[in-house]
Amino acid sequence: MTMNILSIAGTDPTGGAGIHADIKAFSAMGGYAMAAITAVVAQNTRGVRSFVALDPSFVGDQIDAVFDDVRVDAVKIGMVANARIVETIAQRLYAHRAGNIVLDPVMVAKSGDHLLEPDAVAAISELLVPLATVTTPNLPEADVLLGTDAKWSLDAMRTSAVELRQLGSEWILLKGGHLHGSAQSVDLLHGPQTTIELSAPRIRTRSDHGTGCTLSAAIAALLPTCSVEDSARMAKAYLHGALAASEDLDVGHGHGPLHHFHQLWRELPRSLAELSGTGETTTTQSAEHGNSR
Ligand SMILES: Nc1ncnc2c1ncn2[C@@H]1O[C@H](COP(=O)(O)OP(=O)(O)O)[C@@H](O)[C@H]1O
Ligand SMILES: Cc1ncc(COP(=O)(O)O)c(N)n1
Repeated sequence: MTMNILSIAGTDPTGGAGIHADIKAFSAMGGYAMAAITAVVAQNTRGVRSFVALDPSFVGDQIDAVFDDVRVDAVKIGMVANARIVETIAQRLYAHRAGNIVLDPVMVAKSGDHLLEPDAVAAISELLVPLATVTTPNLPEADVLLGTDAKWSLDAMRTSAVELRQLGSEWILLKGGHLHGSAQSVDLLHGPQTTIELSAPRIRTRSDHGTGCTLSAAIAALLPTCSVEDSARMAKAYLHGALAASEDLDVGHGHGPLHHFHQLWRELPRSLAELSGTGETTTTQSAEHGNSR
């Protein structure tokens, strides 16, 4: 049976972050992707120009439209924009008895631009974190949620992960991507009686737009069929491959997107040739249009 995964998040017209990254990650993990939009964002790989938060009742209508018709196996929450949207999401997810909720408490984009109104932090902490199976803050978001100004280190991350879990999420995945000095990019998964270090070699690339979105979305897609530990491990391995292959894409001049389908595209010429009975071909979209500039 296929799993139906819902993203509740904002948009990125260049396709690297928000619902676009989520839909790609859900699909790459073998899930059926769905999305309810919270905010329409004018952004590209260089930064955020502006955003329009949708009317909270309309966000609620989208969520109801999905749950009233489709079995939802997991939910990923990303950019929520403001406190009223947070209240609506929490109320609707509670009413629909949603499970397997992954909360990425998106606050600031890679470019440094704000994606969340300040009054929404308390609402996220009080209303969404306690509903979450896994909450996935990066280090700046962890500081905001805890009201701290920690000097980041692996030791400080261990302490923060424990404190973050006290806010009510069943598991915390504290992401260490912002610990730039270290050779490994280490995330800490902290849950009932367990803390696991998820470590991967740090990749030198600017094409890291949407890493957090992709990781949390991949976890959500895996959660209905795997343990939290296995979901996090597999999602991290997938993210690492997508980040390593990101420079195969040629998208924008700032923080480029990840290559969500790097494995599939490698197989694509052969699969298409087999499907059409035309023999081996190299005329896939990537080969034809890949580096045309
Ligand atoms: N340069 C990198 N090399 C390898 N993994 C990275 C790198 N940057 C981030 N990651 C990983 O990407 C995921 C997202 O991390 P992070 O950048 O901290 O979050 P966010 O995108 O929310 O700011 C984490 O698993 C982190 O370890
Ligand atoms: C709609 C939306 N959601 C999330 C992010 C964060 O992604 P990143 O930190 O990689 O910029 C973003 N830029 N836009």
